[in-house]
Amino acid sequence: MATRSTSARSSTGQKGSTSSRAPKTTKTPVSRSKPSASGQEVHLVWPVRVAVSFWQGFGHLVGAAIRRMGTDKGAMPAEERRDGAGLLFFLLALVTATFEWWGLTGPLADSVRGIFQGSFGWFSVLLPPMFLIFSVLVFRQPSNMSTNNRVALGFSILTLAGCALAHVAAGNPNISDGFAGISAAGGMVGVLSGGLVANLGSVTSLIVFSLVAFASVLVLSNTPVRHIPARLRGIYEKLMGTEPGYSDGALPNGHDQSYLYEHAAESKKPRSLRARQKAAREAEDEFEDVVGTEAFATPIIELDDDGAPIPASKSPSLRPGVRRPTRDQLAADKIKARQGLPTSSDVFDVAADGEPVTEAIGVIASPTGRATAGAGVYDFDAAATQAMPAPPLAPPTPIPARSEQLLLSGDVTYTLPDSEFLPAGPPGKDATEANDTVVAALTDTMQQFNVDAKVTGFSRGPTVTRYEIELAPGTKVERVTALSKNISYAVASSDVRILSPIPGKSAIGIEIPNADKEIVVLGDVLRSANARRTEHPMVMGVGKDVEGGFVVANLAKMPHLLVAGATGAGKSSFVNSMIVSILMRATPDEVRMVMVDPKRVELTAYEGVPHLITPIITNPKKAAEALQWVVREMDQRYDDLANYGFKHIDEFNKAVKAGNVHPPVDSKRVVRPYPYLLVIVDELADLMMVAPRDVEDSIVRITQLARAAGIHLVLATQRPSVDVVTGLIKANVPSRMAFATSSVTDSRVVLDQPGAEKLLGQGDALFLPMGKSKPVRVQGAWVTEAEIKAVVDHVKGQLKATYREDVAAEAPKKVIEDDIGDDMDVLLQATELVVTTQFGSTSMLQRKLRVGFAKAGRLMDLLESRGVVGPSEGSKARDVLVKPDDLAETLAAIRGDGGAGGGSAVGPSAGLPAAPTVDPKIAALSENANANHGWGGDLVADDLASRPQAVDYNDGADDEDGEDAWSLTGR
Ligand SMILES: Nc1ncnc2c1ncn2[C@@H]1O[C@H](COP(=O)(O)OP(=O)(O)OP(=O)(O)O)[C@@H](O)[C@H]1O
Repeated sequence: MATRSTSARSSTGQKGSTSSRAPKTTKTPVSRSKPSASGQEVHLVWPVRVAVSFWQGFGHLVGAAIRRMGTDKGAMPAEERRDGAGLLFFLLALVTATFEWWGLTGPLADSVRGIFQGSFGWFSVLLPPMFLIFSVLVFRQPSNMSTNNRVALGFSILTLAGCALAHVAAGNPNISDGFAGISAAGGMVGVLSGGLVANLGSVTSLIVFSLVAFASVLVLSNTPVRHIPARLRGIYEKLMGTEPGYSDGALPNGHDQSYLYEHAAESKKPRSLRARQKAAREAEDEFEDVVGTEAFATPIIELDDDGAPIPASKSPSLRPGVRRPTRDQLAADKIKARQGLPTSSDVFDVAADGEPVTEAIGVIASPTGRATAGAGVYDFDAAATQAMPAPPLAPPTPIPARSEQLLLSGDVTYTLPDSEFLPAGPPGKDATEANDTVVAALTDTMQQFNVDAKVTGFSRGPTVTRYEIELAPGTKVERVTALSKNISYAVASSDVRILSPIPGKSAIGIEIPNADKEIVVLGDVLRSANARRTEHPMVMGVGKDVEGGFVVANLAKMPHLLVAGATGAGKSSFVNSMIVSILMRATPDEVRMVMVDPKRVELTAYEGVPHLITPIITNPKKAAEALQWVVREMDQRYDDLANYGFKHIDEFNKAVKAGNVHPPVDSKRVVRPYPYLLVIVDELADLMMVAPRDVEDSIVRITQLARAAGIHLVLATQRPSVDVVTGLIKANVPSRMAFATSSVTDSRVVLDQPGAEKLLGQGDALFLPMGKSKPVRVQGAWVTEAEIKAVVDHVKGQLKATYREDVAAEAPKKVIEDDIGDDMDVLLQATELVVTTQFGSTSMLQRKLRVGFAKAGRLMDLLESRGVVGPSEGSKARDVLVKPDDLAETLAAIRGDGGAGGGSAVGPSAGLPAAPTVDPKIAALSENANANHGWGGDLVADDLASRPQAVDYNDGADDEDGEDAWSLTGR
């Protein structure tokens, strides 16, 4: 991750040179130890550098040995290691142990012992284990700053309290008692606590210091006070060998489900990497079991500081490593919200007049800056400059092999592509000279306009860097946001975006494009800790966020995604990353895909992969029909879910695998798990042009229901206008990936807010997953054509694609009921009337149903199209072809009760009236389908026969001229 802090501040003595020149000419004032090019400095510095190199080399040796002990953490990226610091603490542990424990004597040993004992008294005996523990932490998890800082703080408090207790217990000796007196008590640290003792008295101070020591234990064990009872109970249960169980379903003290998560996380506090992985897997299993019912479900996969998955209900942020709002911040937010002030989670933007507007997210172009008179200069103290927490980097270890054996139906053993097919990219940079230049420019700009603010640090993402600005007390946020245009000018970029404040932080964020962008390679994203945490086959690598954290999402939880952006913005690259992620992680038995590529060139690389259930569809008309097939597939899956009593396809599949799903005894069906079905449309606009209503109907139907059926849609378009992404489609596709759009209107269509129109293109995107109100800016993952080819070749080399021909086959034509519209009731009445009276007269319909001539004529034509009456014979009444005994069946057929979606062979539609004949073509296709991929239920001819008759709609409903609007086609 690329975060670092700076100590940049306004250099008051600088001339008011034009800020436009500042980035190019001003030397960065950021103090960074960097080798100088000047010969003089090199002469002075090289012995030190040799010593440093030696120290670090030795540190790496010790660190590698410690990391390798007991776990697989031997290899750690060089930029992540802090072995020099680790070695320091390791040697301190060694030295203190040598002198304190093993009583080494001699002049040097005595003086070192004197230092430690004089400082800490007898408490120095406890220093070796403390140093050792801390050095192990620094060696093994250098980037886990929160844990390391916590442990350092805990040991420091413990040392202070211990020395103070020793001092009080030894009768409060003072300096006049000499070295012997002090070293036998709490050393000089203990003496310093004497001031407190003088005021409190020995007993009170013993109590106070004991409480402080207890607090240090809480800090070390990361135990909030409210969790003490649970922790003690956990320890007790562990000691007594009883596990906490709530088998009766009752949770203690009326806790809800979240208690279990909390309790699991608390009582199973991970200790080693292996223990952490086990705890994480257990926690994940818990979440997997609540398929579809998880509160605040999100497709984002996040980990907590200890590497365990965070339940979505507890995950306020998208980025690993991002600080969550503290309780104080949340309380302050509540007050601010009541006062109508922006809260720490609000992101607001600067409008063209320089005033902040409360948009959820946005980008400024070049708003008018307003220079305002400066207040006094605020002296920032050193503590104000803090290093930002770094999200964990992906370890360069391969993607772990799947634990289960990947045996496909037909006893084919399948191996997923090796992670080497996706090589690692160059490590992300912490900071470059370009960043320093921008820091200098920002500092200059604020100084020129007398704004008391300081750049306290920045986090560098792959394409943009977010610079953090802290204000002096009394300085208005608007003073900085009003400078937006000047900032754009100073950094020579119009794509400057201001976040005020950065969610969760009391700081203003200024996002500025990097002059030196970095590519985010898909391999790194898929190897990141977030992606490795789950084996879910629908997980895809999205990219990297602005703070350098990897963004990974589960397509099954999105559950449908709209990808939009102008041409060249990066949609196709994103779709490629998505498909390759699936190919890397899922077998064809787990995920099947339907690819629609009207542009004909974008997805051809995947032709023939066994994950496809139909050849890549390039004809928009065929694509519209394929969507109708998806609707039928969804209906069939739903029938199975209903019949067997499952709510989600995952549960159904689990039960099938466990052998708990049995078809009726007289059925020949072999029940198999259903794969997830991912439908990818690479240009929605092309489909909407040929059959807008059909496509919209199918999409809406699929998106409303398909989640539980394991069917997921990804719709990409470069024309996110309202005629392509209609209101209905938008309402039903909850997750959005907006690449750079050509207008703010398009951005609003995709995200319901501005922002995408100011993205940089080429993979720069705003990702708004379901359930989140604010998009997160990501740089999309990139996968090269060579990588795609390697993965596709591997996949195709193992298994040939076997296509279901019924997908691309012409779908059964639209059933008449859909187009009868509001006339269904009156048509049913007309049918009843004609059949019971056996009199096919239009004027009788007019009289009895009180309708006009045109309507009665239309009803009669509909009856003819349904085979209820014969053709018109001039002024004579028509022949009635249906006998009164068959009335019920005929009414049901008109109503469409025959199971428009096509029930399964064991479905509830079994008892419905079947249409008289089956189209032999469709029957043949369905048998084919059966032979090829009869997943879940076999789609059999009987099943198709149970569908209503199919009719063709010739022209617009013409109820005025009485012309033939319908004709019966093959069944
Ligand atoms: N994630 C990325 N990282 C780096 N470069 C990218 C990324 N995504 C896209 N690009 C660059 O942008 C170019 C265009 O991307 P892409 O073809 O995906 O755009 P598109 O939105 O699909 O355009 P079109 O709609 O015209 O097909 C790519 O050739 C590549 O150079």
